Amino acid sequence: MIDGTAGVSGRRDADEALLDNPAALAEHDPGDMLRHTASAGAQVRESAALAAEANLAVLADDGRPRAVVIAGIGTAGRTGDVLATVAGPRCPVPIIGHRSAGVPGWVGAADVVIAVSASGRSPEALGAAEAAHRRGARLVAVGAPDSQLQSVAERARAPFIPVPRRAPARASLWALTVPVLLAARSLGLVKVNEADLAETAARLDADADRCRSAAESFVNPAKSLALGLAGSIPIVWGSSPLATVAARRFGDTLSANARYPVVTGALGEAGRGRVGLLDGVFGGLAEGERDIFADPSDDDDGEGTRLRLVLLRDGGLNAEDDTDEPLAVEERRADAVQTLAERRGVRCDVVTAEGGSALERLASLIAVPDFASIYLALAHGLDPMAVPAITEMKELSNQ
Ligand SMILES: O=P(O)(O)OC[C@H]1O[C@@H](O)[C@@H](O)[C@@H](O)[C@@H]1O
Repeated sequence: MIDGTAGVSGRRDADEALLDNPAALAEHDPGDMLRHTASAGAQVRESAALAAEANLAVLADDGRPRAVVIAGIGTAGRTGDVLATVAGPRCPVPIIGHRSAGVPGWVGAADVVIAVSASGRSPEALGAAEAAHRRGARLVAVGAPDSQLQSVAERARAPFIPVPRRAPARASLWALTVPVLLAARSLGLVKVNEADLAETAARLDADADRCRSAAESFVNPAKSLALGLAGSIPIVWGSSPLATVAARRFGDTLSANARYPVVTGALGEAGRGRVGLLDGVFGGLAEGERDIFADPSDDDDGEGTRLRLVLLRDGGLNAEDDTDEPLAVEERRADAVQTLAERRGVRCDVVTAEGGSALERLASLIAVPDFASIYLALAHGLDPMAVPAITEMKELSNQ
């Protein structure tokens, strides 16, 4: 173990054996991130029940809004991306994520603002809720009970969904997402039904079981994904808009939990630009020099750093109409990038979506990578929960 300059302990080389030692895993995970992550299915059920108690029906009183703004930062902000992809390209109303304090200048009485904050105190969500109230926009707030956000919502007489706090916010993605979806359902913008929620929760439970710490690497998809990524620069591309939301989420968790630099995005866009990374110094050029018989652990000077591609494939449900790219195009592109990686010797992991609804498919692309980011942190001896750099950044910038 070595100490970084800020006193953070860890090891540069991943300790593979540690992943198959449940006692050591628990010891390196004092905040219980594995358990929080395994609660994803329970979060869906709990948040659905809490949202049912809030009076979301009032949102529909003034009819369909002109636009919906999802205001929040970090994981809270990601809920807006989830809503946009679940609503799909035929959603009649624009869904806009807003990640800085306040609301866009055009927001007014015709619009709905959903302010989201796990702690209920991010300046971004609070600023947005206050601005929405001032401008007469309909407001919904989602966040910790008895928080500043709840006070703002009460002052505005706006529905508030109290989501119990699980530190850190990134372990609450599902708890925060479900109320956002149900608020949008009250507005007639998404068709998420009770069966979709139940099946999504069941899928998250089943994936948590496959990824549990007692399941060894060779049968545990999250541990094997983590070990494949160890020591690499991950590139995570999504084959469809839905898969791209999952790719960006993996970027969040790989950075925050495992402290890995990561490139994420949509394969469609990457194919016109970033796919060139596969030819570069960390891609084909590094692989060309690789001695296939060498022990990978000899690479301790960082010179052998290589890309590792993670392809999240949707295989989709999209209706064949002019609002969506045809599924066949997405599939051909995903096959093509796998061939490209293979030709250059760049290793590639593929996670394929499963499930009948958009929400369940998204869950199936998020669950295993969420666990993988934690196992990767643990293999490096890093506490996946505590991120001193985020705290230090907040202190230095006085936020
Ligand atoms: O959801 P809230 O509490 O507003 O936090 C929003 C974001 O704040 C940042 O400082 C980090 O902690 C993120 O992990 C978090 O998602």
